[in-house]
Amino acid sequence: MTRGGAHRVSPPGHRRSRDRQRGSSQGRGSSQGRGDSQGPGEAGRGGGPEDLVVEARDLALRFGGVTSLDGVSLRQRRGEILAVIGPNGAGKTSLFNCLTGAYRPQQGSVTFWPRPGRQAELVGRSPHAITRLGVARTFQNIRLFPALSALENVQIGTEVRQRYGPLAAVLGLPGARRAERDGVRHALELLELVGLPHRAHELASSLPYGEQRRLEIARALGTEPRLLLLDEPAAGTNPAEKRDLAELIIRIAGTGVSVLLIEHDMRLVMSVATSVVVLNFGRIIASGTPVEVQRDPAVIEAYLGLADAGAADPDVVDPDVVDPGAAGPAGWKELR
Ligand SMILES: Nc1ncnc2c1ncn2[C@@H]1O[C@H](COP(=O)(O)OP(=O)(O)OP(=O)(O)O)[C@@H](O)[C@H]1O
Repeated sequence: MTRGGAHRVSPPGHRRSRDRQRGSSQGRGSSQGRGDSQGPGEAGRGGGPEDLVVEARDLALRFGGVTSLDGVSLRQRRGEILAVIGPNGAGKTSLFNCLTGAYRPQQGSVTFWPRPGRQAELVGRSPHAITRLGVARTFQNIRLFPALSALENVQIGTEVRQRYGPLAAVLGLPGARRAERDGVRHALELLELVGLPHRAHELASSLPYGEQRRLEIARALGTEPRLLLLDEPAAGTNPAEKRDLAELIIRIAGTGVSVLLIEHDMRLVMSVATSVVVLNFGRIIASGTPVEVQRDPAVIEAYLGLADAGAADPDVVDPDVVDPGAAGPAGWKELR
């Protein structure tokens, strides 16, 4: 466990995927240049050096006198589930907004490796361009098209990858028809992945809240991301929905998609995260495995406002929630 996010951490032992056994390394400098180029990770499966998929360096974001991010650096590897936690106003959503082009930080850079041999600087790109590169997100407040079916909502995501133009679609050219059929098939597969195949033709607005959250994830996955950002995906869901969500996040990461997760539900975070970074007042105050972070006095004091770990809410720092030595997903089991 180190302060300021400047160390390398190991993932908990319950991560079975080889990709996720490599852990995360937060806040270290990088020799990578900016802009697009053929990167050194050509041979690496994650694209970047050490299988990295994304690296943010020294991000600073200010709104007038308010500092949202103050020198934030983090690194994430392929297939890793990295949780960003911290109190309200700590800067978590600001970080997501910088990574996805919604905000442009005044300082710092974000390198993304969409695939082996390609790297791109994300700062300065539009949200749409970043989505096309392979970064998708969901939002704190659900943003579905309520009057469209679940299937149509996911198809909107898959359209990011379709190559035919509007004219080809209007004229019903064979290539466009084939692409549309493929899009529908892919959207149905994603509904299956998130456990909603039976809802395909129902209006998004008619789905229970927890299912709407999973539908949002399916739509984001429709863009075929390598990096998926989930902003409080468990907000407003019940315990059963949280368990389904935890299982889904682990399944998504198992497909090689890296998941960056903002979540206030610590039981969920501690159960699924490979590693955790803790933000407070726009700075990373700690990073490490879930076990390391939940025992860190600075985190307990800053984030939980508690004097010592022993007095903490068992839902938040229960050492039994995550068993780093277990062969299976022990933390996940604890949720049941
Ligand atoms: N567009 C904006 N204009 C002005 N201030 C902003 C803006 N976006 C964020 N902030 C400020 O930046 C700080 C960090 O906000 P942010 O939403 O990133 O925190 P957060 O950790 O996501 O909080 P929460 O857990 O409540 O969602 C807050 O002080 C917030 O008021």
